[in-house]
Amino acid sequence: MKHKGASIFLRVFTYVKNGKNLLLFGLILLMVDVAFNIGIAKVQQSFLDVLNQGDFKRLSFYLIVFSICFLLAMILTFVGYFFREYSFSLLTRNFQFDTFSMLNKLPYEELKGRHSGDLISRASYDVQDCSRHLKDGLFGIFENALQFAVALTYLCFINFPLAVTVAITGVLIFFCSSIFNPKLRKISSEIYNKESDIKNLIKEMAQGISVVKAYGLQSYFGEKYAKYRRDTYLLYRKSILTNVFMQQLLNIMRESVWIIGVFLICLSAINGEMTVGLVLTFTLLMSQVLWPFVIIADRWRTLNNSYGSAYRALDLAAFGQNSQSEKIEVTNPLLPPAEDIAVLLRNVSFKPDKSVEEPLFESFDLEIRRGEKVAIVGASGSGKSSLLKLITGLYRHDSGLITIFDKQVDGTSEVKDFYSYVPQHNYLFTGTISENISFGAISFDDDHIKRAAEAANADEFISQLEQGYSTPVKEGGATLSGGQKQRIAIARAMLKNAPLLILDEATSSLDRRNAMKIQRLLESLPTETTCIFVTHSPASLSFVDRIVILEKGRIAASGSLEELTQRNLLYQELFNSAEV
Ligand SMILES: Nc1ncnc2c1ncn2[C@@H]1O[C@H](COP(=O)(O)OP(=O)(O)OP(=O)(O)O)[C@@H](O)[C@H]1O
Repeated sequence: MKHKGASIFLRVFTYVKNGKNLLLFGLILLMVDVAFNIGIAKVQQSFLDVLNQGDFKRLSFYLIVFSICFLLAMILTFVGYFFREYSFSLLTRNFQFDTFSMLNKLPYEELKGRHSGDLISRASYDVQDCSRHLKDGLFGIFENALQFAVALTYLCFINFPLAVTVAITGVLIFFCSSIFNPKLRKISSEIYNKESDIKNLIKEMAQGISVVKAYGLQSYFGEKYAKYRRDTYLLYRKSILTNVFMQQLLNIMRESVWIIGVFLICLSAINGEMTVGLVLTFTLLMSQVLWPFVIIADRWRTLNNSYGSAYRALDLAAFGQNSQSEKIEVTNPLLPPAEDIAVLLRNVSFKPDKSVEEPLFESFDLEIRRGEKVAIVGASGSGKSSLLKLITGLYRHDSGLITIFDKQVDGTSEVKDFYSYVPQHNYLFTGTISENISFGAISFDDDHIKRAAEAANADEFISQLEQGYSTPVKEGGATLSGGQKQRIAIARAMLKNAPLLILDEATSSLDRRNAMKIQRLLESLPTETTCIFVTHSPASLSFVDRIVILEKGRIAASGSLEELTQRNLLYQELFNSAEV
């Protein structure tokens, strides 16, 4: 996290971007509010003094002038209010967009490393909360600081020593109120983190609901929820107590100073140094010198309360920026890959868990020719899925070189157009089946979608659905079976029709009949299509050009089905991996 203290708020203000002129005008127009408040004191003084002199003509004149000023002030106040609100709605929108795009840009492994509930709350609730508090804080502080300055100047003309005494007391009030700010900031951060833990818990429970029900985990989650809520409640109580205590302390100080001030003014009026109108004006202005300190202290407290949300939201943005700037170290600059190479990994090192000493891959080399069909086999945990994620750029390798059709996979270059990828765990998005198949494809029509579904053996079950390809898909594809989801994911890859097809256990959820159909699909792939797939099934190896056996992140053996069978390696490997 780069931003600390007040710089956090300054960073958030930069999101006002194209609304900064509006914000500036809005702030300038706050002067009208201030002038209006001060003007009221002046009006009362003039009325009382004119009343004492019994001058009816001047009274009527003042009434007309003040009415016009009042109307003008109302219009300008309205315009200023609109400018301020609108500029802040722009700030919130820009902040939300930026946070969302940061979220979108986070590398896969870092997204995976964070809890989705936490990410959601940072990108939505925290941003909203932070902007709202900043708005109240900024305008409150600006308006009241202005009011203080003008009221104090006016007061100085009436009674300088008394005005200075009141101002010094106001400053004291503000500093007394600041004593608790560090504590409030800390509580605020803790509250936001706890609220995020609660959201994570609810999300986790909803996602794993079948396990929760089957294993009777309701009480486990219930107790955990109760604990989090209890902790949060204690934090809220601490925050409320501190806030209330602060508020009361400020009120007592303000009222005491006001009473003493009024007493001193009355003394000076008794001594004949002030008119009745001036006494009234002074007491009104005295409030306007003291009140701003109370309100500024209050708004400052609001800002401190929002510190937690600002910190969390910006942390996400900064996190994304840091990740983008990290460069992959390419050790041993290499000869350019040969033209017929589809995928190349040279001297690649990768540690999926940075806190673990041992890398998963170290000085790893692999070359796959254009059009080659390669199966990756190996025991569970040997690194098969990680290897595919490195090739697709989902995992960023720590060093070495990875290329797809001569394009370097470095987390920044656009290599995704070259491959279609069916991950081990597929995800379907809310939308129709048709949309889920066509995500990622560039040009297609309904006919293309149907043909892709036919190839993936999905057309049969889709056509039997009441709404066919227009059937809505629930979150995560909840209403479809594992095998149906898998076939839709394969259809998605088929429609994209990229020169490199990457499948990670793409038939693991399918019954034998459907698995055989996918097998035939792979067998009939055009010769120019390169295919890499992870499998635990011996039956799916019959058509491949090469089998690569992985063992703890290194290639234990590589060769054709015949070669490996003759060396008795393959049988052992598949037997072992099937057993695990
Ligand atoms: N994001 C990650 N964070 C930490 N460790 C990881 C991560 N991804 C993979 N690993 C570790 O890397 C190793 C290889 O995992 P990988 O998923 O590649 O194995 P696999 O061969 O595909 O296994 P399976 O056949 O069970 O799917 C495992 O020990 C796993 O714990």
